[in-house]
Amino acid sequence: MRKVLHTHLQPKATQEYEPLQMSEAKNMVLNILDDPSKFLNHTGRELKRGYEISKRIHTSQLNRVKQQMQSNVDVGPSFAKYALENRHRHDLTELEIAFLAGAFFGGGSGTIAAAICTVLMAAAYFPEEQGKVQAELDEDIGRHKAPTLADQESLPCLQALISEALVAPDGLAHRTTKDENYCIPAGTTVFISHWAISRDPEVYPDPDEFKPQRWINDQGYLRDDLKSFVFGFGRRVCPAQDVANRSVFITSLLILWAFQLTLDPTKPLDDMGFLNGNYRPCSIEFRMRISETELRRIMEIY
Ligand code: HEM
Repeated sequence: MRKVLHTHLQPKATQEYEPLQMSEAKNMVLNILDDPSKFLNHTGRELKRGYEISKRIHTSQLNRVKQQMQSNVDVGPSFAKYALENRHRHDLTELEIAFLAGAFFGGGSGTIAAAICTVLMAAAYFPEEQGKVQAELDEDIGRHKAPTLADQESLPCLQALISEALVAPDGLAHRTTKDENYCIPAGTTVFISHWAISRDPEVYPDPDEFKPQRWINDQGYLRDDLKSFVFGFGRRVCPAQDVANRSVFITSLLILWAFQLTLDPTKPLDDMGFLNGNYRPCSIEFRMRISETELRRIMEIY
């Protein structure tokens, strides 16, 4: 199998790219995060540059996997390896594989990091709501063992806090491929405003108030008639919403179980920061709810 693979691993599209050092790739990404407008502006020249940067990052990372495979290094479970091994079955070029694998990073790193930070910012900004989550944690889990994803159903307050905290700006633009509902002709670019939907007072009363309780019914369970649109909807809904939800939940869960979060009042707060491309919108102090020795002991056997 590997021998056959080696003959496939001579792509024209990727030969020109040496594996990027991690530090170099990291600097490129940090550079974009520091000033997202560099990446987001829409002139053809800038888009081309953005494409070239992405191509270089993704292709060099794919080349790293290829080199490891060629040297018989065990790369472990790897989407890139799977895609390389099965590229003919799926009719994929190497460049397509590079961008597909890169989409996991592009789609998954910034979004999930921003979502987690937003939840933590909301918990710090609304100490009463943070207190409800921690009271629920103390009652259901206690402080002598760490919670896991299996506890998700018994922790509606945290899920409610997350659903209330996560808001999306406008979704991605879509284009109709055929006439829709007799009034939207094929080829129309349609913008659906997640923001406007999440501000509909008939569905979300007092939409500008932070009210996690709106997601919980009278019996104390999460409502199943109220939906969040943060992942979009329809055919192009975020394909990773389950993994993203779990990542945000488990990370917020462990942090709020172990730490008391407070906003540093000496630092500026920009609560719309993530929507405006400010990736450092506030500064949070973490105080331990459990002694460090106990926390280390618990996490060692987690
Ligand atoms: C909290 C985290 C995330 C949020 C809020 C989020 C949100 C979204 C939204 C709003 C869309 C556009 C849906 C539409 O067009 O209507 C989308 C699409 C997409 N997301 Fe996510 N996402 C998250 C995490 C991820 C992760 C972890 C991955 C990959 C590992 C990912 C991969 C994608 C991809 C590939 C698409 C394009 C789907 C398509 O066009 O068919 N996302 N996401």
